[in-house]
Amino acid sequence: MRLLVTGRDGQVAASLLAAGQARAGVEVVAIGRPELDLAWPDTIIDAIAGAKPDIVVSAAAYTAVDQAEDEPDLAFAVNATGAGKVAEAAARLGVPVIHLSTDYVFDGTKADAYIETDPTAPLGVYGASKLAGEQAVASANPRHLILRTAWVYSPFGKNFVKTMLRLAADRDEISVVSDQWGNPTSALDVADAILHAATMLHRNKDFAGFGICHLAGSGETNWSGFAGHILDTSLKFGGPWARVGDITTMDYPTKARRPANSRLSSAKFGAAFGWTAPDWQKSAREVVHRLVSGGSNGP
Ligand SMILES: NC(=O)C1=CN([C@@H]2O[C@H](COP(=O)(O)OP(=O)(O)OC[C@H]3O[C@@H](n4cnc5c(N)ncnc54)[C@H](O)[C@@H]3O)[C@@H](O)[C@H]2O)C=CC1
Repeated sequence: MRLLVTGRDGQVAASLLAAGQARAGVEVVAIGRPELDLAWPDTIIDAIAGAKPDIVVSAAAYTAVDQAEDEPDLAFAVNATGAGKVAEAAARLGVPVIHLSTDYVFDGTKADAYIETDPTAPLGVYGASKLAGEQAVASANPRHLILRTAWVYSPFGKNFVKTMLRLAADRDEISVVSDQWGNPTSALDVADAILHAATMLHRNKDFAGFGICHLAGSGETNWSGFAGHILDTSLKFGGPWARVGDITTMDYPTKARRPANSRLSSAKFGAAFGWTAPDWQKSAREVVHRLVSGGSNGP
């Protein structure tokens, strides 16, 4: 099975490239800018056709949540029009597309974890552009699996785990918001789940479960709880540690509003594919260990 992922150095793409190397019968190839630029739709069809994939994973995106408020045209060009073109390229080759989307399609006002049929109501440009992307992907390729994930971290790229470890190296105390709840999700687990689902889609050409699925780490916490776990784990492995102080969203204003509740129920994915993410603490321990013990820091 030849799987093509968009974006080379993104967290999910880098995790898929690493996972593919360890799995027999799976070849993962990545394409990114300049050959494939989601802001330039003309580059997309040929770049994907040239790679001759069995499955396309659409992981590249405009992910700068605050900057998107100032660059709505670019965010929509990449996350909506570009994502739709990627799905169209897969459709032209007669292959499925697995597209990554986000918890930010919701406004966070629900009391429980979000399920796939809950009404969407993005709070900002990034979430709105990703929602438009879901719609573009669905209409361009009927064989689409849209995976909404959240709070992604990994040994690669930029993420919250790396930020906490960097800050702890210089400070005694770090203030972190404690009133936004979600499921920390390791991109290594997302890659494993994608390879698992892709294998099923590839083997079963009549697969009937296309559509939207939520895919996030098991268990929940808030950003402060996540930070505390990262730093306590770091200390255990000889890395930096700092005290974590709780603050509220009001104390830490950002350009784009964030949902207070980002929790996603991944039950549908579990039932469809027989795959459940490990407990978030376990997955975070593995990534923190890799980072503080000088393992792959990625690009
Ligand atoms: N990081 C997170 O916490 C979350 C991410 N997601 C979604 O998951 C997917 C993967 O996220 P990450 O791997 O964390 O993203 P990332 O920010 O680590 O990587 C994004 C990749 O997209 C590429 N890219 C940006 N603009 C591009 C363009 N015009 N043309 C081609 N490539 C372009 C970048 O070069 C980078 O390789 C994205 O679709 C994102 O929206 C969803 C929820 C949470």
